[in-house]
Amino acid sequence: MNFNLEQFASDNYSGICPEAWEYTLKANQGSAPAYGNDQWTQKASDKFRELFEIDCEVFFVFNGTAANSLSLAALCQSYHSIICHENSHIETSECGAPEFISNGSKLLLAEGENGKLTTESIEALLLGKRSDIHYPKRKVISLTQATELGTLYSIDELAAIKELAHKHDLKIHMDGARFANAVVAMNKSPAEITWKSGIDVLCFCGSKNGMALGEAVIFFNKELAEDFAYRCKQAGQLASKMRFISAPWLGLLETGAWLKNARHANQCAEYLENELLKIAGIEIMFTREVNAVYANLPEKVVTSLRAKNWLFYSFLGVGGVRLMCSWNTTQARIDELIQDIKQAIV
Ligand SMILES: Cc1ncc(COP(=O)(O)O)c(C=O)c1O
Ligand SMILES: C[C@H](O)[C@H](N)C(=O)O
Repeated sequence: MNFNLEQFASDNYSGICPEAWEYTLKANQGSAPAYGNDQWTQKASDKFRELFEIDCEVFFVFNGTAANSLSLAALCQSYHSIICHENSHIETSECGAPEFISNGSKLLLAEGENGKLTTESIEALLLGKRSDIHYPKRKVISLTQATELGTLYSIDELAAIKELAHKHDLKIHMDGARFANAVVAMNKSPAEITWKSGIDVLCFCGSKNGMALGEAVIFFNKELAEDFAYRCKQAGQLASKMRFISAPWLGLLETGAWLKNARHANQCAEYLENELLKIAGIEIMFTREVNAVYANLPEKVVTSLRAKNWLFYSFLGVGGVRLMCSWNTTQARIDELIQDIKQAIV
């Protein structure tokens, strides 16, 4: 199998984009203070504060599971519960890390079409479960933007969830694994779809936006960030050579590549979706709004594609296959996939 060929399994498969690589090389000049005391980490943190138009607290960890788990643990105690969607990554794909890192906070799973929480599904968990001392007190709403199913919460939907959270004294965590894709698709400012919409903490993913690794945990409610650095250190998430996480982040932000990469991935997914829609017998499962296309492919097509070494996920619990585009997806590679699908479906 030629692993140099682009695949549609995940944006985690893609390499490092030029801008992230350029800034990594820039940072690799001589020595620098360790554990985040370097200039690159300061500059990147300041750049996030400029980008989000607020004096937020910024931390860098190695991956998204750590970002989600540690930030959720900062928002609640072990005797609290976290309302999330049943398809959320923190439920389906983090091996119990959120529950483990928080020493037992309970995930309460809500339904919702297109992978999105609704005020109704949240209230069902707020009012439909015991509210006395015998059940973990609801404390956090966790939502993913863009969602695991490639959909988006609108500004109005975020506002409704914000109102409900404030009514019930709940904090809001945002899993921003594909936050850049959401910003581009919504054409809203990062501030508008985070703290101005009531988000207390954002886990902003770099690894799906052109970096090798590295997530930014951004606390808009600074009080919740108290001692978070200790939590990171204790969890083995304090990078000694943090400049090699923060410098590529600075590269994405300073050059605008974070938007360029997300825009390209979204546009590729739009093209892929349009090409799939021309093929009889293929159903697009969810409204495509960012860089993922979920398609119901006939089993013979799936078998044929896998035999041709196409890689894609079909384990996300919603049926069908997920076709994920990335910063380096090419139209030519999409056309190759479409051609193989057309050959298999006849
Ligand atoms: C929605 C979502 N959240 C979080 C993550 C973080 O996962 P990881 O720990 O693999 O970086 C991912 C992974 O790709 C994801 O798709
Ligand atoms: C689902 C899988 O765990 C990974 N987060 C991805 O989106 O590829």
